[in-house]
Amino acid sequence: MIEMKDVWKTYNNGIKAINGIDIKIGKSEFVYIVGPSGAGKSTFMRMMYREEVPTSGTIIINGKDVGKMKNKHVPKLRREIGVVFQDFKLLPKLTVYENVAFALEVIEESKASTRKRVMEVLSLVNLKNKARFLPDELSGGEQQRVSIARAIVNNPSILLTDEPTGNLDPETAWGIMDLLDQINNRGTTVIMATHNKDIVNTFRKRVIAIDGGLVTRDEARGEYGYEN
Ligand SMILES: Nc1ncnc2c1ncn2[C@@H]1O[C@H](COP(=O)(O)OP(=O)(O)OP(=O)(O)O)[C@@H](O)[C@H]1O
Repeated sequence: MIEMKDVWKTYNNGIKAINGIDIKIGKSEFVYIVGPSGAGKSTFMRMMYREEVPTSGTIIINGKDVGKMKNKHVPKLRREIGVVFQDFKLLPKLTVYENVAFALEVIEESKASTRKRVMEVLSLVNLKNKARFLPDELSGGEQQRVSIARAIVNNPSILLTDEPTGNLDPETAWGIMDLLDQINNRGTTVIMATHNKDIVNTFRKRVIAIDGGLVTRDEARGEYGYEN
């Protein structure tokens, strides 16, 4: 469902971030993206949801060439791909409920069905009782759970998470990992760029290592493989 063919990315400042990547990721896989800082992991992820466009090569997501896609088709692509960041990116003046509802792209859906879906995902992330809270009234782990709820509210087939545990203490990070695992078990493909060695070495999944803009390792049940 995700395929990169000979993908290269050079930024306008001349930095060669991705230097010829070929990769396939199947439906319902869980993949860690590991590698040193500046290796190209975020660039690799950003190209999947068309935040960046490859300089050359092809990226196919669910049968569509995202590099060549017209801008008017990008919103539809983004409904198929949920994204979670290290710094949560919640809207500070909206409640937990509103943050999630805001992302729900429903066409002619009734208020009742919006409410049902939002409460469903808040219940999945175990935050139903904090629906009326503002983001700054929540702990970091809770805020990350809201951002995961927001990312999955449209039922995307792919969830991209860029360092989702980067700002969290180790115990909270395990909770987030558990949640991502649950989401994956429901059939969503999860791609997680991470520097969290303990998580990668404990919850064994496919590991794709990126270094210098190239895939240097791709193992079915791999290890983190760096000293951190
Ligand atoms: N918007 C941008 N414009 C120019 N150069 C960029 C941009 N984003 C990233 N780069 C450069 O591209 C290279 C790869 O960066 P990228 O953020 O993809 O790495 P990363 O592996 O995600 O790093 P980290 O683990 O530190 O987040 C780096 O040299 C970085 O400076």
